[in-house]
Amino acid sequence: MSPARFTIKTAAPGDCHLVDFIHWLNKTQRLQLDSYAAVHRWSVQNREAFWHTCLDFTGIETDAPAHARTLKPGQQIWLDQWFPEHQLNYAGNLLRFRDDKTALIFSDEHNNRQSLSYAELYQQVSQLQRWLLAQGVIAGDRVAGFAANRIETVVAMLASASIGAIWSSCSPDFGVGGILDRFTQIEPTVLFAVSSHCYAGRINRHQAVLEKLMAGLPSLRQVVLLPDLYEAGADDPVGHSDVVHWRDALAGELAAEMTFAALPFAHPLFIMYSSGTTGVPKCIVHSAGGTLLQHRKEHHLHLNLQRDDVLFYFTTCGWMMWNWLVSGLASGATLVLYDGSPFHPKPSILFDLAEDTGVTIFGTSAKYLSAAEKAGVQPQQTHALPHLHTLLSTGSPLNAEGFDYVYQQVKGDISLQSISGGTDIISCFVLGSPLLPVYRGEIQCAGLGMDVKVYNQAGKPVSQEKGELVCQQSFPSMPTGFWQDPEHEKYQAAYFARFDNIWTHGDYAEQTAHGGWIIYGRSDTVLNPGGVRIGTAEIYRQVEQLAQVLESVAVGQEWEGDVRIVLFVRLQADATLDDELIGTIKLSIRNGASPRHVPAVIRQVTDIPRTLNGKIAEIAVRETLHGRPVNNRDALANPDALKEFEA
Ligand SMILES: CC(=O)CC(=O)O
Repeated sequence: MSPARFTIKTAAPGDCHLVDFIHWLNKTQRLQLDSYAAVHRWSVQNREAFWHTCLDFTGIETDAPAHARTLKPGQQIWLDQWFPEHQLNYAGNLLRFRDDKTALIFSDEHNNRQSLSYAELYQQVSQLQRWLLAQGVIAGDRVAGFAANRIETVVAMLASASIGAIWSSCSPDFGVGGILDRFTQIEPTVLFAVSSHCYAGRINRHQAVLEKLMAGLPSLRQVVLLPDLYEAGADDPVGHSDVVHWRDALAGELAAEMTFAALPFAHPLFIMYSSGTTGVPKCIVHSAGGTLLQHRKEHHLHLNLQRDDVLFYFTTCGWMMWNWLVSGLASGATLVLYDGSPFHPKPSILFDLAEDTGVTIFGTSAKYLSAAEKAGVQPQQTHALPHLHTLLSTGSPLNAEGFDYVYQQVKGDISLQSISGGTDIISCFVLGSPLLPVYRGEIQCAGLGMDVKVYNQAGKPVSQEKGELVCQQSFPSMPTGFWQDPEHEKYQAAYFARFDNIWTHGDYAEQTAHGGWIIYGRSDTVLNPGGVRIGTAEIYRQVEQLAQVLESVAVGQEWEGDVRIVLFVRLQADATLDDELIGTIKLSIRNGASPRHVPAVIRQVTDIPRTLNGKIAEIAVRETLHGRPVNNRDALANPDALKEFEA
């Protein structure tokens, strides 16, 4: 077992934005902050001063009258208005750098490599902006992407944002039903689309999907087809007069200087979607100012992102980590985009890419790390990653053994930042800090300005005790609302139903003795056998240590007036769930967690249902097990996997 506390490379003096920020605060605000805990405390107790200084310190360009207010409080925290008199443009802030440094590198399973400098990126955005304006796109229009994680998608999003149009994207692995569930609600006028896409060596052609999208979205005026990477010459599948090719949309003359629409801080920038596993996905609207400020805070102060960093995040553009990644342009860093399976054509493909492109910050999911470990990926021995200094993990809780894997098999002297928040806030509640040590299994800290606590069942803040993760005060990247929810009814029901005027995030969590954080799973899937509350991640942590188990899902089944834990496991190809393995699983849960955690029933399945963003669909399994309908199968990447659970 690894030590509880890892030694990490800390930023050299003068090289750490957070240290500079603290010095600057101490000087300008006459403070004596001397630790992360102190600056966090100050930031939530003085949140107007904090967010204002954060806006200035991170170099966000805005227009505002002298003495403009930072916060106009509302009756309820979701009605608070941040920076009500400030105007800005998200794209303008991301395109501050216009030099020859590489802005974007793209790669895929075939090692198709493309790159764009900051100057070229600015040019392409400018050309596409002119085309969008020529189509009559105006601020507030919705522009959608059925798009891969490619350079063109970033250009399309920035060009839309430069006008004030609202960007919303789904990745090409979403089924037609799932995409229409999302896009019919927001009525886009322009769609950027890929006509083919490659995943795990398979090329999927999307003509039929595109036909259905065009038929199902009468609001569309134009569809722009991205260049076809996989079947050259076959990129005109639809044959409609309102379908144009990327190259034609980009053919306009270059303007000397692009104009960025100056828009209110709260102007909508992105529409994101809830997973949709409990009904039609909710359309979550995020503001330009809130997103930008929160991402600048996380990148600049928490991640210490520098201009010479090469930032990679393994994501599709249907997940909020894509939006988070792209905001890294505001730091002038090089961003690496990858589209495809993380294990094809070989399990080490992502680390090959990291080695080739000199990645300094490698972002991924806990699920990827666990699968990479099982697949025998050991970059420490096989790859030269001299520049890699940080690894980020999110998507589900990274357990203590995941920390061991990173420090033992990936790189021994990096900063491992487990981060957590989500689509709802397009950012993090808890994440990393360059000033704090990394404790095995723990997220380092709560974000600056984020008044995060754990509440017990009675709604009282607790420490070193499991409970609901909440945020007691508003912050700029709260959604401005849900689309078509003018009275905020759905919005309130989603986050404010549990505790009055307090954001309840739906995570079952604990604040540790070190001031760190552990997430035990989603609170709506907490298991409750005999009245004892157990987070599903507590069980996964034990089970997934076993070499035979690839992944698992645990649910609570109503049984004889109580609840019993039922565990489903997906095993390695050469393993079967015999009595011996059942015994081993039970023993490891009993020893590693407690007798209370031991499942009453363990079953083998061949597949486990996942949401489109790759998260295990625990609620869908639970509902199926009880013979109740699963509301929205289109929200699942592999709905057929539920059949086995019906049986
Ligand atoms: C930052 C996150 O929390 C991302 C996610 O898990 O959706």
